[in-house]
Amino acid sequence: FDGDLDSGPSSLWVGNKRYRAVLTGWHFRWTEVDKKNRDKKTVSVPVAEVVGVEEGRVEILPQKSVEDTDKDFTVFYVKRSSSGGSYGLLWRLGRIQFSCASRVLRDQWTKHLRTALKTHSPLRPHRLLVFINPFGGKKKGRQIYHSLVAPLFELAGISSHVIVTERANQARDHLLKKDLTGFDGVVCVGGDGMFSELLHGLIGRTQQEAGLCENDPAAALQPCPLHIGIIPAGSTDCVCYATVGVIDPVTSALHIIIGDSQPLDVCSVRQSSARVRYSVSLLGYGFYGDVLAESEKHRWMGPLRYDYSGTVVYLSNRSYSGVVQYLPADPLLSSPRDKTRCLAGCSVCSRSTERLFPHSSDSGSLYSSHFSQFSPGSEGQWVSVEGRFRCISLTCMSSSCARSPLGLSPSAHLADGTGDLVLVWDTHPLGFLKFLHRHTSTQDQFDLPFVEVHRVKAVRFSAPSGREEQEYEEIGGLSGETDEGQREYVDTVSRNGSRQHLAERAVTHEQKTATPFLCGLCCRKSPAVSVWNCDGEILPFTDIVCK
Ligand SMILES: Nc1ncnc2c1ncn2[C@@H]1O[C@H](COP(=O)(O)OP(=O)(O)OP(=O)(O)O)[C@@H](O)[C@H]1O
Repeated sequence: FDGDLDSGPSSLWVGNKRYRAVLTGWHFRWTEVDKKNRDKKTVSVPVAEVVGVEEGRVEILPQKSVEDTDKDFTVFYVKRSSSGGSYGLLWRLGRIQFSCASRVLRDQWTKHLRTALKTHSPLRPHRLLVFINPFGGKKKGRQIYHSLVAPLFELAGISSHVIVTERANQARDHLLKKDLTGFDGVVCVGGDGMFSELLHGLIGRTQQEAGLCENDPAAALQPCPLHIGIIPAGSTDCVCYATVGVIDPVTSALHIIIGDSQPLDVCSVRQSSARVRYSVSLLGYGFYGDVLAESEKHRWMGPLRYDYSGTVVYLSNRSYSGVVQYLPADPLLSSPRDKTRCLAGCSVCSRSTERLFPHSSDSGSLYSSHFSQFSPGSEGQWVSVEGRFRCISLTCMSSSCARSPLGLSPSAHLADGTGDLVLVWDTHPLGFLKFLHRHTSTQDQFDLPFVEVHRVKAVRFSAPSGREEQEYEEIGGLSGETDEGQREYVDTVSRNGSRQHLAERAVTHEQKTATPFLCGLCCRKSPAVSVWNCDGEILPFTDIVCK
């Protein structure tokens, strides 16, 4: 097998070890052979995961170095690393330097590998528009991109146009207004807030080009032709964590390079007269809204601001009244308690796509069909609940992050057209602390008597009328529950199937006489309403409809 590459495997050397290398349609394999021509270890790399092929002896990270020799070539590929307990989710740049018997053979190898790459990886991007938020997370966005990501893009032959943002919403406005011709995708170097900017920009731009008004609730939105790549450089990076499984710029860059993609459910959030917003990770009211509002005052603290604000808001011991209505998803397909974990290639998501969008072959028609599901008359039975909540959250993905490895809803699906609605009823502060604490462990946060979780297709929320709130403000925001096991509201099922928590008012009297849990922060009057945290942005309205 020493001869011409076209006639089969050929001999290559790595140092003084001899290898038999072969390029079959989808794989590049090299097997070490001993002096008696017996096979030893084989390494097989899918062609789709070859990052680049270079003549000579080349090194890329941490710094580029090239030794331009005649008979050598270097192959860079995706190498799965199991360090850090991430079981292969962490990707590294693998590198192997081969020596050939002749320059002719070397040129054949590089030519064949490059051709195979083009043939077997048609979805790789060639030109990317990169937005760096220099102030996200620990303010290392620029450094992360230039030292870890740009060299990989260059190796993979990707040209990138880089914009370092100078203000919030610059990336969104650029995507809405500037010429995007020639770009195969956009890349966000930042956190979830930055991702949200790009998401809004791309969805808005696509509707503009299609002549649609995205604020029109009846509009069937068009799909975005460009993908969004995320290089994590924010504080929580939850969208990156939930989709890739690790927060690591090199892993994310490699996914972008090989053209990986993961569809995501996007939830539209609107108030009758206001501009539509989109959420993929957390739409939260009560605790989550209050923490965001508090943390915005302390941006200078960096990622620490969330710990600080979380503590302050927890100690202020607030709960809020409201009416939540939701449209349940089909319980036979999946459930938020079924202990599944959605990853790329998830069978529930692929089956949902087939079922929900039978005539679509791409994510394109997926989006418009999604909206047509909610046209009048096609809706199922809405369920209505009313009462006081510590928090209400809706998430279209697990929303896991380094702090909460399983996330807000561990079994939520990334792309099945549903979201998980978590209702945390008002409870004793220690009960709520237990709920919050369980997010940081593997304990089931839904296995608490004051917590409900529902897989839903749509949600409506309205804050109560002013009178009830006045009553509440006089009380000073004390919890109506004496024990986490003893709920003081009653669930009834009305004829149309909607549940109402009717005994809410009965609690009021006891609230008036209850002893405060802590003095100071928690004895302060609660505000009448909280705010909605929509993927890290405060919504300027309280009553919302989400689909
Ligand atoms: N140059 C800039 N100056 C000020 N704000 C910016 C700039 N560029 C982007 N932003 C805004 O900063 C906000 C936060 O950015 P980002 O999400 O990158 O970091 P983070 O908040 O630290 O991380 P995370 O959202 O993951 O918690 C975003 O909403 C974005 O709109």
